[in-house]
Amino acid sequence: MIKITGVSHHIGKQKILHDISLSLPSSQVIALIGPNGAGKSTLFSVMARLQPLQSGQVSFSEHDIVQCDARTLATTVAMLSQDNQVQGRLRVHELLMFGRYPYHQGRPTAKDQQKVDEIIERFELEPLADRFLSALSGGQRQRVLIAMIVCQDTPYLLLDEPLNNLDMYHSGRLMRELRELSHTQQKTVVIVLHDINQAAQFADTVVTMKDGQVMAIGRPVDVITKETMKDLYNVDVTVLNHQGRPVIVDTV
Ligand SMILES: Nc1ncnc2c1ncn2[C@@H]1O[C@H](COP(=O)(O)OP(=O)(O)OP(=O)(O)O)[C@@H](O)[C@H]1O
Repeated sequence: MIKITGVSHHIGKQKILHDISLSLPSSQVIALIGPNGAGKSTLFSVMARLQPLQSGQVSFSEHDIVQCDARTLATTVAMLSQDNQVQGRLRVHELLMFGRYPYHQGRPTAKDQQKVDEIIERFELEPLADRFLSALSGGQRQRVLIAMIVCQDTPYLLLDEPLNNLDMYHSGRLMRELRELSHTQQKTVVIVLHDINQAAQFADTVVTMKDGQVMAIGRPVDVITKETMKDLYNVDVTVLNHQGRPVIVDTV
């Protein structure tokens, strides 16, 4: 379980997060949705300790992020941020091995290689494995970055808009892989999504945020409603139902 208690965060004089408390269940895909500037990325970066925790508490299972040493944190939670700047003369398989760094500390073992090979296959990266990152398209680079995060093999994954640049095939494929990982390998995947229908289709739980506050948490069918979409995004939508899950259509 991820437990967030009373987390507030300021940048300069601006209050970005307002007293956030949340308990997120394990072994689920949890979609975090909300308008631009709601504080989703800030919450992630505080949770992953990329920004210092200013007040409150965050823990992943028994690990409190303030007390936890760096290596324990790196083998507990992996985060894909929105602004990854990985570039240069690094081949795809080398980047994936970099995801194993918390385990091998610079001396990869056969087990690390096995994990990299498994992830290359799982994410259909065989044709790209020997390519340089600088020679990849935007979507290909995004797929490789996600694969690197999954190579880290942590029980908790925080993915900030992983579907950026992905086409329809790769978006659906990734969401299915994340569901599979969460349900068969007990990973807890928290994922920021702007595509509400992807959240509706694939998430077990949806959390909504607005103005630095958590508004709601629950099953997609309970949270993704006409009223919620109006409140969050100020848009009028029609909500249909497909196999027990909501599908939203922007109403012209
Ligand atoms: N470095 C910074 N300095 C000042 N304000 C910042 C900084 N980073 C973020 N903010 C502000 O914090 C608020 C929350 O930003 P954040 O990136 O967490 O939102 P978000 O929900 O992830 O948005 P988006 O969907 O657009 O990615 C915004 O008002 C933003 O302008």
